[in-house]
Amino acid sequence: MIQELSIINSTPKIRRPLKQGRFGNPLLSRKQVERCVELLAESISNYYCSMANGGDDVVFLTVMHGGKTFSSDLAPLCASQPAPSLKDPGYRSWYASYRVVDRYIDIKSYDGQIRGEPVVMASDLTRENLAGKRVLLIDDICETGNTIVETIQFIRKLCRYSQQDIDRLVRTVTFLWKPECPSQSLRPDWYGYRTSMHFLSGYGMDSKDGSCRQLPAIFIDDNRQSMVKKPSWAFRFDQSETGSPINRSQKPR
Ligand SMILES: O=P(O)(O)OC[C@H]1O[C@H](OP(=O)(O)OP(=O)(O)O)[C@H](O)[C@@H]1O
Ligand code: HPA
Repeated sequence: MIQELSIINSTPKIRRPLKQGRFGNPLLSRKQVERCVELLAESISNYYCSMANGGDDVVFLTVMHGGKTFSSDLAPLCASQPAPSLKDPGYRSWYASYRVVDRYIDIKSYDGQIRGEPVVMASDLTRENLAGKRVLLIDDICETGNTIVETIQFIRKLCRYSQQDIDRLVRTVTFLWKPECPSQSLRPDWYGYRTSMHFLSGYGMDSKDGSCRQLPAIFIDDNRQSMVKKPSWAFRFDQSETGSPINRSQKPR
């Protein structure tokens, strides 16, 4: 206890500002990231609260290592979301009407900026802990979508799911989405921001030299001017529960 206090007291108060150029140009501040995660959490929670079997577990499946930072911000907010509206007389039954269960899958698709085939390195998923449960796949960024598609394939094989099972049970959220990627195979159900085709780092995303993953904000790694398109916070493409949630084969508009 005393030791803890002494650690707190000795924490230096000086905060060095992030210098432009050192990590690339700043793209999204910590404040923007935090606000966006809050909005995503609200939308995701509303969605799972509105499910007919709202009391079920929802497996928050983090795609490691990139998705770790976003997931650890998102999951506690989702688990503690209040009702969609506190004026709603039924809000007590909506509150925490689903339970978040943490699982992970470690998939590697990139070596620095060189794109390769996604390979599953490790996972704590088993048929027993996954079959029949709703799954929210969480990752930092969707570029080609191959990582997410590979994860979905992994789930499909493990649980012997049909496409209808996948459509019913699996949803995806990435903090960033690059809709302009020419070889894109998927768009996430939810995303925080759309970005253009620049290599980004920070907030879980690895940089060329592997030094920026832990940064709390997002940077452009290639030092060129980039743009963040008008934010589409907490956007879902299709709210229907039974219909196909994602048009996985089509390129986004
Ligand atoms: O949509 P895609 O084109 O598949 O790209 C997105 C994936 O690429 C990165 O992972 P990476 O393979 O670099 O591994 P990491 O998560 O360990 O950084 C990122 O974290 C996503 O998982
Ligand atoms: O822009 C990116 N940055 C880091 N990792 C990535 N994986 C796909 N795109 C990116």
